[in-house]
Amino acid sequence: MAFSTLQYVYVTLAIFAAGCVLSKIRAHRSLTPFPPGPPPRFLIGNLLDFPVKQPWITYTNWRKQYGDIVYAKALGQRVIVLNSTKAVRDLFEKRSHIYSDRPLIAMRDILGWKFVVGLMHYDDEWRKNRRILHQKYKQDAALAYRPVQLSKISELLKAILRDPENFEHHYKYMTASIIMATVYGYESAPKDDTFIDNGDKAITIMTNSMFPGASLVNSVPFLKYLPSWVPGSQFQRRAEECRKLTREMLDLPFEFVKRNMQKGTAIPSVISSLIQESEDTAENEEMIKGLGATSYSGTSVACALGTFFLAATTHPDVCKRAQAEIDSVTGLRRLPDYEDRTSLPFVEAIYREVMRWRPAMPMGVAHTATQDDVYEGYLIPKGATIMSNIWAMAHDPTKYSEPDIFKPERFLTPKGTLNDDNTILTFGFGRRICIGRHAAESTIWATIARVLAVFDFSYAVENGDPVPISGEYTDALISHVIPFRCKIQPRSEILRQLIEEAN
Ligand code: HEM
Repeated sequence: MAFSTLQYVYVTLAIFAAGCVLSKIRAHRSLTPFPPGPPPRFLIGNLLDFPVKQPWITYTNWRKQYGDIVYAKALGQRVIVLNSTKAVRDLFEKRSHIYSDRPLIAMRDILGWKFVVGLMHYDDEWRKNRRILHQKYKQDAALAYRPVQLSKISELLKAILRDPENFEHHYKYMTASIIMATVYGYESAPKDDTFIDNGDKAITIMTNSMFPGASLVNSVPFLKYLPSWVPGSQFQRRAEECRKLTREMLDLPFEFVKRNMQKGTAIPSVISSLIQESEDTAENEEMIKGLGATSYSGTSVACALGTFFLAATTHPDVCKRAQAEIDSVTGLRRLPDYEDRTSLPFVEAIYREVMRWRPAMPMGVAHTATQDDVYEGYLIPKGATIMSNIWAMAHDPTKYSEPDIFKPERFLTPKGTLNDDNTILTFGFGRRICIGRHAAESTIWATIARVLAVFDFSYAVENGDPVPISGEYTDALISHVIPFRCKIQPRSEILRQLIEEAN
C-alpha cells in the first residue's frame, strides 16, 4: 500500500519527535556525572581495582575516599557500591520498582545456577518462585520448623560433648541437616553424607565465583565461549565440575522424596507439600527441584554460627553474663526455649551483635537498575551491578562506636533492656530481602542460647600456651571464619547430664 503525502508528513514528524526525545535523554545522561570512584586506567578501566580478597574492606576504604556511592567500571561492566544504610534504603526500598533486578553474572549460567531464586531476574518466573517459597518460609510458616531445629540443636550439643575439637564440623553439619530434614524430610548420615557433601561443594564453587573480580568472565562474558584448553579459561573446568554437582543436588534429594511418596513413607517436608500441591508436569518438577536447591542458601546460617563460636571463645565475660541470665530463667533444670526469648535480652543482644560484627554476606547479593536513574545528583546507569556494602553499614563508626569490637551491650539501654536497633542488615533489602530470615533467626538464636546454657569456652592450650586465633574470614560471597581451635567443656556435671538427656 502506497503512503499518502499526509502519512509521510506524520511519519517524518514522529521520527523527528522521537529523535528530539532521544537526544534530550542522551544530553541529560551526559550532563549527569557518574558517582565518584577510583580513576580508570586506559582500556581496562578499573579492572585491577576490583579486589578479590575481602572486597568489602577495600570498598569500605573507598567510602572514606569517595563517599557513600562509589562507581567503578571494567571492560563494559559498571559497578556501583552503596556504602551507607541511607543510600541502600533510598534505592533498594524506596525505589524498589527500579532496583529489584539482579545483574547478569556470567558465572551463574556457566555453573548451572540459573534455577536459584536469589539470582533470577526480576521477572514473572522470579515472582512465581518467590511467592511459593514465601508461603513456606514466612514468619508463621517458619514456626513449623522449630521442633526439627531444636532436635538438631540437641544433637549438636551431644556431638560437641563427645567430640569438642570438631565443633566446626558439628555446627556446619547441623545447619545442613536442618535444611535436609525440613526441605526433603531426609535424615542425613552423621558424616560423609552424599547430599550434604555435593551441595556443599557446589555452593562453595558458586559463592567463590560471584564477585566482579572473582573471575575474569564476570567482566568479559564472551570468554564463556572459549574452550577450556585456551589459557585464561581454566574456569571452564571448575564450571564443569560445578554443573555436575549442581545437577545431582537438584535431582537426587528430589527423587528421594518422590520415591518415598510412592511408597507412602515420605516425612512431610517443603518438597513433598510442593509435589502434592502442583500438577505433575516436567516444568513443575524442574521448578520444584530448583526451589529445593534454592533452600541450600540457608547454609549461610553456618557462617553466623562460626562467628558465634569465635566470639564465645574470645569473649569469656560475654559468656558469663549470658549464662547468668539464662540460669536465672531456666534454674539450670532445663534448656532455654523459644518461649524464654523475651526474658533473655542479653542473649538477644549477642544474636544481634553476631549478625552485625561479622555479617555472613558482607556484600549482600548484587541488585541492578532496570532503567537509568539519578540519585543525589549522580547517574545510576541501567544494568549496573549495584552492591550493598553491608560490612560498611554494620561497621559505621557514627552508628556503632568501636565497630570492630564484639560488644553486645551496644544493643541494650542503660537499664539493660533491648534498644530499638533490631534490623539485621545482613538479610538484605527491599523486594529481594532474604526469604529464609525467620527460619535462619530461629536456628541461630536457639543455638546461641542452648550452647551457652551448657558449655564454657576457652582458648585451646598447647605446650602450656594458649593457641592464637587469627579471626580471619574467607573472601567469598558467603564469608566464613577461617578454622580455629578452642576448648569447649560442659559447665557442670548437672549440665552434662542435661545434654545427654536432651532430645
Ligand atoms: C544467616 C543466614 C542468612 C543470611 C545472612 C542470608 C542473607 C541473604 C541476603 C543478603 C540475601 C539477598 C538480599 C538482597 O538482595 O538484598 C538473601 C536472599 C535470599 N535468601 Fe537468605 N540468608 C540467610 C539464610 C537463608 C535461609 C535459611 C534461607 C532458606 C530458604 C534463605 C533463602 C534466601 C532466598 C531464597 C533468597 C533470595 C531472595 C530473592 O532474590 O528474591 N536465606 N539472603
